[in-house]
Amino acid sequence: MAASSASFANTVRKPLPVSNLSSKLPIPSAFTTVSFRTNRRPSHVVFISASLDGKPTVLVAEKLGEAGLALLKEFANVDCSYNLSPEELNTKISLCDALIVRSGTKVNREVFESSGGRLKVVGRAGVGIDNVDLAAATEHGCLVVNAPTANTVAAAEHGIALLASMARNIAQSDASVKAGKWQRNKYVGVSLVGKTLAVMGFGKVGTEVARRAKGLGMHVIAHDPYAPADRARAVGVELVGFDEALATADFISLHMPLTPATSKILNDETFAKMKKGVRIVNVARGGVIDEEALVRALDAGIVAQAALDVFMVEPPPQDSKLVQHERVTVTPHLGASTMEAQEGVAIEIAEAVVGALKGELASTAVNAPMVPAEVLSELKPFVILAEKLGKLAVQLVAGGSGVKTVKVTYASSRGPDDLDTRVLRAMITKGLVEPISDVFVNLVNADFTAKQRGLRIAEERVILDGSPENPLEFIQVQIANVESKFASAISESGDVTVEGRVKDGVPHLTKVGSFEVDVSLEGSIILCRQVDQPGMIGTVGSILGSENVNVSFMSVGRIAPRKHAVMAIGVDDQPSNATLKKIGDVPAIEEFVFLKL
Ligand SMILES: NC(=O)C1=CN([C@@H]2O[C@H](COP(=O)(O)OP(=O)(O)OC[C@H]3O[C@@H](n4cnc5c(N)ncnc54)[C@H](O)[C@@H]3O)[C@@H](O)[C@H]2O)C=CC1
Ligand SMILES: O=C(O)C(=O)COP(=O)(O)O
Repeated sequence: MAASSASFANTVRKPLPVSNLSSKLPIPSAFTTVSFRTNRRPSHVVFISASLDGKPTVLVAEKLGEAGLALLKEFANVDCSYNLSPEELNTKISLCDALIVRSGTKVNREVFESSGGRLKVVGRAGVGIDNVDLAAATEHGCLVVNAPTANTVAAAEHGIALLASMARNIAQSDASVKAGKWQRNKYVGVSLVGKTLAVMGFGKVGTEVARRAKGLGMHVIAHDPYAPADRARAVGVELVGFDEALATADFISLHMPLTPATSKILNDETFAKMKKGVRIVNVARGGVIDEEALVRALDAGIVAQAALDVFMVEPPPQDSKLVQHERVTVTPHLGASTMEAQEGVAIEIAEAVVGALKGELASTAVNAPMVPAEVLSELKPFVILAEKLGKLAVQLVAGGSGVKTVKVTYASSRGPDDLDTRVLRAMITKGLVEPISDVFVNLVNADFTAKQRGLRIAEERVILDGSPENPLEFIQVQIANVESKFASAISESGDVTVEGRVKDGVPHLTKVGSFEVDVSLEGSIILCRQVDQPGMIGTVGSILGSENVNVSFMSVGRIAPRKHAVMAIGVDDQPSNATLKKIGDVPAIEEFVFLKL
């Protein structure tokens, strides 16, 4: 990434009266800050821009509960277009800021490419996100959010319903009676009590299935390499290895997501490890079972019965041997389909999508750091600070080897585990990259973008004594191996350095190079290095005043009385080049730079 100086041309540089000014400026041993401030708070970071009437457009591509639609309509133009063909979706998507789907819509790379950069949020009204190309979403800076909790119980209840109806041949005997038959001997079932159920995937749904199965008197074991043992213990479930689960289970219920690792996890080889006569329930995803292998296992008598809500291809072909199999019970992906779950999912996804459109950081993000809502709210002013420090630092770069190596220091009295810096790093990347490129950076694609551009961000934590109430004392951003258009921004380490703090909820710039300043990060900033002498604030203030440029904040940090000082001036409006020239012409001013925030 080559640093561009062209976009920030309003710079005057006069020689410093010391040699090697970029690295030899002493750290101010004594400094004074003089500051005037207004009470304006920084404006909120808005994630999305909207369409002509000022409202964003949300395309709802699959049926969504009324309560969710009502929430969406309060904030956005809502286009409910169900059953779109892939071509129709690709055409429509360029006019949409957000897309809401369930499991029936493939949100593939083409959708993101067709959106022309406008699509910023995909909301999956449910849990499984295997129908969304997350890599493509991330590369396009599109946030993917899901509704991870509202259908948990519905899916678990459907699993239990399938388990019981399979064991007692409910679907088959129902069809038989309706066909005029009365086959009491044919449909003798098996009991659940005392049987071993292996729950494969002990997450939200798996846990609820386990609880209910225990209530039915089953012995429940679970396999999940990532599940905490104490959660299993709390439910009274033993966590076992994959092979042990297969070998000991009378019933197997699948509750893991479809991922490359779980794809066709039940196959010829793994069916061969199962107890003869095992019964299988799948309310997870069709792709976790090799369907042809399941037909073979059914025919070979390894699998006595299967009950399936999900299929590799949905809907499955009508002549599917699996669907038509006498010992297989099927439902058309109904796990989440209860009135209660659909209402809950609709509200959960509408809130997540509206929040994301408003620029709030999402706590149900799937392809961005998932940070709990309370942590996000606490970090909010630091998120703004982080972006602005990145923006300031990159604007101070004049050349050198380009912005490649950035060091970020977080000073906090909290322990390393108590401070999640992923959001801050993402926003610093946004601040660094956006002013010098046409890339839109957000929490979603920040790390991807940094990597693509060869930008290495090293993070360091400084643990301070003191109260951990405040998440952070300061954030420092340093860019290595570059020259600066404002020589005083180069600190002792030889890096362009800016540092900031949050004061009363407002982000402030508190250090430039080795000079301590104090200016709230709003509007724009003029930094001047000057010979410290009386009247400088007045001189510059009156130049700006005579040009009707409103000053919001001024502060002076100096090395020692009557030596060099750096004056930071917050301005509401961008001064004209002529005004900036007048400032540069003040004899005591040695260099200055105008920085946009
Ligand atoms: N049929 C339907 O309508 C519904 C289906 N689902 C499906 O159920 C799945 C589970 O949903 P939740 O429980 O809410 O998700 P979850 O994320 O809470 O649980 C998934 C669990 O699977 C585990 N897991 C991952 N890889 C595994 C592996 N190789 N072996 C064993 N366990 C593994 C994870 O550690 C996690 O604990 C979803 O991914 C979705 O595909 C969910 C809701 C409704
Ligand atoms: O939430 C899930 O993962 C589901 O499978 C539910 O899918 P649906 O929203 O009913 O198409």
